[in-house]
Amino acid sequence: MKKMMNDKALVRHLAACETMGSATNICSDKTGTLTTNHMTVVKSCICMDVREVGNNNKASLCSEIPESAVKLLLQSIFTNTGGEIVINKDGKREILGTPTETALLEFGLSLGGDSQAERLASKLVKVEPFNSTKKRMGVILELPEGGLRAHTKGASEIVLAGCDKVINSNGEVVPLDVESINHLNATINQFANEALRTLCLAYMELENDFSPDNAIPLSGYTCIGIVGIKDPVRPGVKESVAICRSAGITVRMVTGDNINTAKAIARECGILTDDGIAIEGPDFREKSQEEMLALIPKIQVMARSSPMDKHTLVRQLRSSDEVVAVTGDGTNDAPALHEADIGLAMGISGTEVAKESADVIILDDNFSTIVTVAKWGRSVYINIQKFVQFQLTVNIVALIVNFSSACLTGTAPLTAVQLLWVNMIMDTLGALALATEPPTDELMKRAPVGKKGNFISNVMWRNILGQSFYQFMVIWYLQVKGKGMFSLEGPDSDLTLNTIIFNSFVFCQVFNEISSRNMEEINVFKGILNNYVFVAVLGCTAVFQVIIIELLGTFASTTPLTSLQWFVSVFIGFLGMPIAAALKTIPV
Ligand SMILES: Nc1ncnc2c1ncn2[C@@H]1O[C@H](COP(=O)(O)OP(=O)(O)OP(=O)(O)O)[C@@H](O)[C@H]1O
Ligand SMILES: [Ca+2]
Repeated sequence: MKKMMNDKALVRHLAACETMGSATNICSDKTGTLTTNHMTVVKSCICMDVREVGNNNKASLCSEIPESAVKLLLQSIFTNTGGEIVINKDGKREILGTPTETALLEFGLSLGGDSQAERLASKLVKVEPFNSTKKRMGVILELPEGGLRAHTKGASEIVLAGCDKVINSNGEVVPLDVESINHLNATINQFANEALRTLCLAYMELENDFSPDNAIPLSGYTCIGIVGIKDPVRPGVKESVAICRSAGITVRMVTGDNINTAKAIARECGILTDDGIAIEGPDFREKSQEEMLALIPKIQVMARSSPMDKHTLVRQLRSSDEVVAVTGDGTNDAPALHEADIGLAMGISGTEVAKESADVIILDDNFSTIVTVAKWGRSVYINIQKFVQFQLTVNIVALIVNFSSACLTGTAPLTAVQLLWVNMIMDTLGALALATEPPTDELMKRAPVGKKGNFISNVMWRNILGQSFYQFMVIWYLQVKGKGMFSLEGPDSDLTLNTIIFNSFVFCQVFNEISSRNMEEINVFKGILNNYVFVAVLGCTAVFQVIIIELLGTFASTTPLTSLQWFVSVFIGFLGMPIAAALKTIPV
């Protein structure tokens, strides 16, 4: 976990890491995870005119649009907001609030607006804050000249659908005819296709008998304009998505944003491909269970989704035996984060609710860290597999050798103390040696294990059975022919032979430990010298073995061996390595 902290991931449950290794799907939200969440208004369509908002022509925007419209626009921006403009302790102006809000406030300020004055001018009667289900927010103002006015802003298509009038280029309020609707919709799509998030701002004068206890109306508005907000893709996301793809992990985008914005960003990140489907939350919701299951494998982008849509998608994916990771930063992601096999929340931009629901917190908010977590997860999984393969081999051989010879000759060649030592090599030292292998990039080139994968794979069975067979055969051969081979005679011959058998057995394990470093590749020495723990464990095992044989005779029921006997037993162990390598060429 410490090591992962250095890699910018805080793992809240250790098991989560392993789950991430077997993930087959990542459902990512867009804003804040794939994008930087630094938003700026770059385009606007006020009074039906589309304009770029750049540093140089901001002032001109104000002069080009009618004054009445500018007034309404600034009133809307500064009163209908969830953000706040404050002067911090250094005397600098600071804009607080969600990135969408700050982008709008920034835009308002650049138009020469005065937030303080706007706020003081009219009284805020009612506020309905933004939420991801409604995708809009609204306020009601009591105007200085009397009367009530409602302002609303939110997802463009939704707010525009509630407008029946628009301010035209002369600053007059005119009914929204088909032509204007088409123009505005085309503008929304144009902005969205440029990967901009679009917001529509609208207002309406309320009847004097309107009671603030009523909900703010949803329709009857006059459209002031549409703004396009740029939220650049994070650097490195595209590469990370590509790594995921080569690792057999499907990445999907599930966002609350406009479908065209989502598609544009998804294409930029490499999430949306030609054969993938982009769907909107409301369409998805309507589908029957069967339709959903048929559709889901192809969905790469889900736009305008509500928090429940995210949740439904994750649930459906899980029910079709996928291991699903969900990433998110907002409160609206919490249900999905909770439902996922593994939830990853963003540490910097993430809300507390999102972090609470997550298993892993990505401290640097970077999508590529998610890939690192997956890599670590896979590495944990494979290291445990290596360890189990190693351990099963030792156990099988020790059991068969002792059992068969106990049945046939009445005595067991390996004594209790010797078996205890072997056990230590296997458990503690083996775990130390094999579990400390660091993750490699290779891990991300194979398919994920998923839910269906067997823990003991066929590859492992092949290695275990082949290696056990070899070890058993040589030890059996030593038992039967050993005395003749080493010309052992006299009363000590049994003890010497058993010591040779014990020594060979231990060295078989030492060399098998090296072979176990890689279950599939023949070159097991790659990077071995960088893994100090492994080398140290191996060295210590060998040194202790010498001590046990040469010095601890009475305790371990051994006797010192001659150099020839030493050589033969070490060689027998070494022979296990080419055998292991040969086994790896057998396809399974
Ligand atoms: N403060 C706001 N006021 C009004 N409308 C907003 C505000 N913030 C966002 N919106 C609108 O609501 C839409 C969806 O927002 P939502 O919170 O569901 O998604 P998100 O969390 O921002 O995106 P993602 O799910 O990709 O992270 C946005 O596309 C935007 O049009
Ligand atoms: Ca988000």
